[in-house]
Amino acid sequence: MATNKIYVAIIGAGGVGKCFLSQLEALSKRRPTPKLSLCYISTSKKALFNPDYSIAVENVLQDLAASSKAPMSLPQVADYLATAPSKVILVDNTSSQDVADTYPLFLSRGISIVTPNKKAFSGSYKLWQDIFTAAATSGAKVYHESSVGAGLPVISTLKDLVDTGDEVTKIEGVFSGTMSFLFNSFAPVEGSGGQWSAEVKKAKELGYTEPDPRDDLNGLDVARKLTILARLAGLPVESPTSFPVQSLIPKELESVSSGDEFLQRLPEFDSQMEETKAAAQNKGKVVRFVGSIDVATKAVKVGLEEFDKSHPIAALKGSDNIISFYTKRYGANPLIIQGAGAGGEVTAMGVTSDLLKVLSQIS
Ligand SMILES: NC(=O)C1=CN([C@@H]2O[C@H](COP(=O)(O)OP(=O)(O)OC[C@H]3O[C@@H](n4cnc5c(N)ncnc54)[C@H](OP(=O)(O)O)[C@@H]3O)[C@@H](O)[C@H]2O)C=CC1
Ligand SMILES: N[C@@H](CC=O)C(=O)O
Ligand code: NA
Repeated sequence: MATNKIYVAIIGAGGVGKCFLSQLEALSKRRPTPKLSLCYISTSKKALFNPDYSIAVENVLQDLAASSKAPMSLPQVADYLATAPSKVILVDNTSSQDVADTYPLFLSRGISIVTPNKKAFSGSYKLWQDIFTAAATSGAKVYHESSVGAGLPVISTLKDLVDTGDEVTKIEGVFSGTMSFLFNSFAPVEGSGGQWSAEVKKAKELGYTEPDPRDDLNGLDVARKLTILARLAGLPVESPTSFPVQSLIPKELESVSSGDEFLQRLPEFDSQMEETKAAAQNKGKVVRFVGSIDVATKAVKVGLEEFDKSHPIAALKGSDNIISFYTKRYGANPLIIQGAGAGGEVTAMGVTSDLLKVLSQIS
């Protein structure tokens, strides 16, 4: 029997979460059936929920800011959602490891999940297995397209390649919107480019970075994405630190305690990145931050490489990602996906489209 109401619970209302909320509101107007009913929303400090599982989406951000309710603990959220009068989709718009670690509990209680959060799928291999075992057992769905390449169809494409029996041999490219933006503006193909530390601040202001930009600059964000893709391609990569990852954090700032202090002191070390840029320039090349997975040799790596100015990776613009899938069927000419790899709207688009996929399966 068709379900005429689906509950939506949201954890996280930052850059991506706010864009997701406005896309959800527009979606509910475009597609009145099944009725999407918001039943829980929280940040790390505040929450909105009611005994009747009903929250108005209009003005929800103002209502959340004015709320006197603290967030429930994650097991309490699971209890509350598992006893909702209809099926529930949980949207995790945080970058929280604690929320990610609770996915097996949510899924085992029949709560489907859509998320741009990389932490669950790039944490320990056991967490990865627990998530998909819990989903297979309960029938709840889990989608995370925006965990790689924001809304670009990277995960769905890789799954399609694998599910239709193609053999993926190599995946390579630019996997970070922040790193793409930084190198495209700091070391452009034409002109001299900006100051490294100033571009890092801009990337944060534009909403491209992780909540703490050091998680981008230390290479871990790209390592997380490659861990996810490698696992989907069939390699049981243990963790994002189990292969070589180059960090762009100056040694002297490695022990700085806060992201704010890090950003304040970064200009002191601009000369280090200038040297890296000049070394490439002297060879007529540009430097870019890339990653690759060689499936046959199981080699995964993340770091800086120099490219000829005519190379498609050198010519990227803005926060664009470019991801090339080499497969048996595609032969020498890879399947290539390119476009914005960060930003609230394009990331929320991936989350909203995942929500639609779950809806089509559970309603
Ligand atoms: N920005 C982008 O371009 C992209 C982002 N992503 C992913 O999307 C996710 C969100 O990113 P973004 O919106 O930029 O991040 P923000 O820092 O802007 O927002 C994070 C939100 O999550 C909330 N939050 C954090 N921890 C918890 C917690 N334990 N419980 C409840 N709420 C919590 C924060 O609340 P509070 O403010 O109270 O701390 C805030 O509302 C991340 O996982 C990121 O990796 C993926 C692709 C692209
Ligand atoms: N900080 C990330 C956001 C998307 O995953 C990036 O810059 O790519
Ligand atoms: Na994606």
